[in-house]
Amino acid sequence: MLPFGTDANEKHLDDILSYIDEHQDEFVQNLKEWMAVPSDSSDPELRSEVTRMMNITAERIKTLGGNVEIVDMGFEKLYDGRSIPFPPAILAELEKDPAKATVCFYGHVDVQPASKEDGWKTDPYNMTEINGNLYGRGATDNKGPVLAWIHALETHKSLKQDIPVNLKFIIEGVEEIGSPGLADLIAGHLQFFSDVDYIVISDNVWLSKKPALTYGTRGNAYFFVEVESGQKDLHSGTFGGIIHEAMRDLVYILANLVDSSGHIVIPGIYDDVAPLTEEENKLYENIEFDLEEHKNSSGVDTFLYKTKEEILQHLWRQPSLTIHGIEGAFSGTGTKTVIPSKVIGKFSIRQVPNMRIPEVEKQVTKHIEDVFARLHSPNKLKVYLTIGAVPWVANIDDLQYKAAKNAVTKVFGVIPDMIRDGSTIPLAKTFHDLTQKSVMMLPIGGADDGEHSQNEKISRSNYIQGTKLFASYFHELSKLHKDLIDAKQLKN
Ligand SMILES: NCC(=O)N[C@@H](Cc1c[nH]cn1)C(=O)O
Ligand SMILES: [Zn+2]
Ligand SMILES: [Zn+2]
Repeated sequence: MLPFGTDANEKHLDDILSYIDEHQDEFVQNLKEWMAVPSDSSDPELRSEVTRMMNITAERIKTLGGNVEIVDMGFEKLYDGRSIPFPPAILAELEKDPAKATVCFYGHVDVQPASKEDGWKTDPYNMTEINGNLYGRGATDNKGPVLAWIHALETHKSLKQDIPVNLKFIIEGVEEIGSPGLADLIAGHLQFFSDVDYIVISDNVWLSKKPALTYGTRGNAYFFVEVESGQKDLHSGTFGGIIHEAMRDLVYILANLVDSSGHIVIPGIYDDVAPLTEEENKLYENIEFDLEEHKNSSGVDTFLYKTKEEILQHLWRQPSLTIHGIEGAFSGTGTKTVIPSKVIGKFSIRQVPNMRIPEVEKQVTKHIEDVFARLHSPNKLKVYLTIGAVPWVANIDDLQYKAAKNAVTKVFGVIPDMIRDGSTIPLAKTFHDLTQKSVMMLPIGGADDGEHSQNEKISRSNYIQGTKLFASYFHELSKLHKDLIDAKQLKN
């Protein structure tokens, strides 16, 4: 093996990058096959598809020569009383050379729901390339990036080149429903993490056209609020006007959570939000963010805030409350004249440091009970927390951030922006807290990829350049890690 940092080693990396370019059609075809699996973790009817997707992923890692453990995750108890199996999780490892750095890659291969009726231009499960963009569910979140990691490794194998780092994988199939059971899996497998040096997640997007490294995410506290008036739905002509309608109660509650300026009206909810320091305030100045482009790609003309600083702060370091939907409500086409008997409102709060889930749960429950009490309604009210994912902020001085910066500079020719993300990686903080290892997010998705939205995509360019980025990251990291070990040895 050649020592890293030599010209010959640079030549090896250049060969790898060229190979990735030359094999890009194959890599796109592989993504098409993965995206054809409707691995929607939120739909109990599609649970077997998530399991199938986990098995496909495990096989792929096995063909890389990896040691793969498929971990049974038990059963999920649904709110209707049924139990269905959770998809298994994958723990895998590739290479085990004590002289090399060990990187653990975490990703997920489940997806958000998608159907053509929601307004997709193309079939969400039949990847379609239009103008250099690969459209379909899971393109960017998270099948594309997971495959890009695998392709970066496969390229080393195909060229019979030594992979400069040891690799571990933790891949799951329930991230989109808040990663239930995964924290316990990590806690029960601390031995697996004992020789890991760096944990990397590639499950978010850049903020602009400029590549970025992500060092923070918001958390998510997801609530169900259930109002029940009786056993069955009723005719609104025969009963309308003489009963306390569950839907009216629920709509009143939902209307009393957040005001029209985006301010959450739940008492105490902002109490624990970390104060903005002078140092943090300065960080926003240099971040590339085009407000008009952001509006264009979201399809929204007017945001709640006007400046870059306000927008980034409200995405990264302020909580937000979103009302997602109402289960049990009439939502079809037509004019059904029904009074729904039981409706479940769903909303979530993206929380930020230093908010705490138990406190948020108490504040939300008390507030909803107080609002409901104003109605003097005889209906039954239930409030429950279904996901409690915590926010995460990392130390950007960790060595792997430097390696990733170098890799971005090599592949994209620019120094990446250091950003946070308004969305949630339920396990990011868990990884850090339980393993005490450095955690970094290395995104390859574009700002306009439309995660969770209709017409989700990843551009061919980001997918292929992203694959090169991962390959370069292995090389940059191995150089810096080696320097670090040498420096430590010299000190002793
Ligand atoms: N790409 C990350 C992502 O989409 N994460 C989900 C995780 C989640 C949070 N609550 C339920 N799932 C997100 O919505 O942020
Ligand atoms: Zn994701
Ligand atoms: Zn997602």
